[in-house]
Amino acid sequence: MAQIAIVYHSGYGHTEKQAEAVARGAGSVSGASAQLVRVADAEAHWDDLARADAIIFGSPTYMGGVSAPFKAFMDASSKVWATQGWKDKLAAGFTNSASQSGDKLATLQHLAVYAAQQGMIWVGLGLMPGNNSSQGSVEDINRLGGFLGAMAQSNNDQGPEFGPPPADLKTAELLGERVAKAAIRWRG
Ligand SMILES: Cc1cc2nc3c(=O)[nH]c(=O)nc-3n(C[C@H](O)[C@H](O)[C@H](O)COP(=O)(O)O)c2cc1C
Repeated sequence: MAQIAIVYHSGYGHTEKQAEAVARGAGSVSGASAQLVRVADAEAHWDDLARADAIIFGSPTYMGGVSAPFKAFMDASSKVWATQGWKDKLAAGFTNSASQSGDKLATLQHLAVYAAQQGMIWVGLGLMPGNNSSQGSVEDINRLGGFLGAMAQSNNDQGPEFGPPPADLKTAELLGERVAKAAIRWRG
């Protein structure tokens, strides 16, 4: 079985819904299993992360970048970096924020640079952008038009029961599915 770990932070539950969607997508692939790991619990899961074939990183966009708890996880993982313990694992990323853009790309770029520092191999979203023509709609897959990873948007006056919307959760699922399929191929 290809093991896919999803390491994420969520302050108010919106990014957690996105993380669950990523896990659903990864777990739906025959021959793959998905494990959700909150950054707050990372200390108990370093062995799981060492065993994983792929790690998908997720953070809300706070102040134009990853959240402080996610950054604390990144910094704590410098002990893994020192031995390049995650070298040649697959990596991917997702983020959620209130604004349509909200500078989510900066968060995904930070995650990709982090994965590169860890010697990992970045898997992009692999979906064409949606909602970018007269035929488009907010219900389109990848409606926010990211390539580097999965983006989601949640209104800042509504709880996670309202957002991210179904299109963004489906986009997250497809990221999980893509990484799981890639991990199976990568294991050979
Ligand atoms: C400290 C803080 C900073 C934020 N910065 C941004 C931002 O830069 N861009 C944005 O679009 N939304 C920003 N937001 C809104 C959150 O990204 C949004 O509410 C998101 O759904 C929160 O996800 P969570 O429930 O997983 O924590 C910020 C929220 C907080 C609390």
